[in-house]
Amino acid sequence: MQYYRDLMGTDAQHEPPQSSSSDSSDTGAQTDGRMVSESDDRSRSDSIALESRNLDVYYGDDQALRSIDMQIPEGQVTALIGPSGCGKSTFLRSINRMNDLIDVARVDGDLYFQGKNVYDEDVDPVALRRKIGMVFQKPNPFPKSIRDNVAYGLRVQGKDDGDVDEKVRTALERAALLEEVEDQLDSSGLDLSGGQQQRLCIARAIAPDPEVILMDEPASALDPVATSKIEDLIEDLSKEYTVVIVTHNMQQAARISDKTAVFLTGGELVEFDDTNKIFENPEHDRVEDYITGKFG
Ligand SMILES: Nc1ncnc2c1ncn2[C@@H]1O[C@H](COP(=O)(O)OP(=O)(O)OP(=O)(O)O)[C@@H](O)[C@H]1O
Repeated sequence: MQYYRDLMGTDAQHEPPQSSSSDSSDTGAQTDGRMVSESDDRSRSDSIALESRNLDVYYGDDQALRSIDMQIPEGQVTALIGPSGCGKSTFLRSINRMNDLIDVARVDGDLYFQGKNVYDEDVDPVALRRKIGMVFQKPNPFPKSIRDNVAYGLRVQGKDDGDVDEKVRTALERAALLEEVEDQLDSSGLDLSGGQQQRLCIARAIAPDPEVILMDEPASALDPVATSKIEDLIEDLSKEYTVVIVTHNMQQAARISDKTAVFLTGGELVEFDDTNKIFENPEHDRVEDYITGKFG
């Protein structure tokens, strides 16, 4: 328990994460627009959003991930932690096939989203990324107005029919930004602070209403106040979306996630469990050494 208290810090504004429920009925998770057909005999529990099986990723001859088996629950926050170069971002990118965009990357094994292997030949990666959105480390708004930044997310996903303005406002509200920018929707997104820019990017990612949001160190470029807002937002978003977040910040993982996956050097997933179990009483000595700062 001591690691957990240490990690939460004395200024923590968040309650410790609770153990996850296996009942999806109280997660608020979305179940419409599933990629899996009724007849798919691989259909599995509604409470699992994503599942990797025996997933290996290579860059050329170098293996970055080794036989990763993980079940990511729906409507919760799952944190991926581990030392630099252990494969966290590679795993995140393999979920929505962003690794397809890297010439030397090769993926073996299976990754199921709602029971369908996203690496099957009949899966369209662009359609997949409509359902599994992504937010990057560095806020990357376009040099466009705040309104157009969010509307772009709709347009690119073919969801700019109907009331775009209403959808833009809803996305900004969900991203906890509307109040701060509602009088300046036509100003450039680049004029916002770093933290606001990141929330704008989150609004852009959620505007098309994905089911999963992947976040690659979304707060690492932000100051503590902006970080705290993003952390609060992630907790809110998990009421509607499945969130998978890479973070170097173990306090952050302890504060905001329900589940934590610990990757260690060599691209191995060493432990995956409820966050409080990982930080209070990990099964593996190597995980304990890592989270207590003995290495990494
Ligand atoms: N585009 C790429 N081309 C070649 N090798 C890559 C590429 N991206 C990552 N790698 C290699 O794959 C391994 C895992 O990298 P990855 O970025 O997934 O780790 P990480 O745990 O996210 O690291 P960090 O915490 O430093 O961001 C590293 O050895 C890295 O050098």
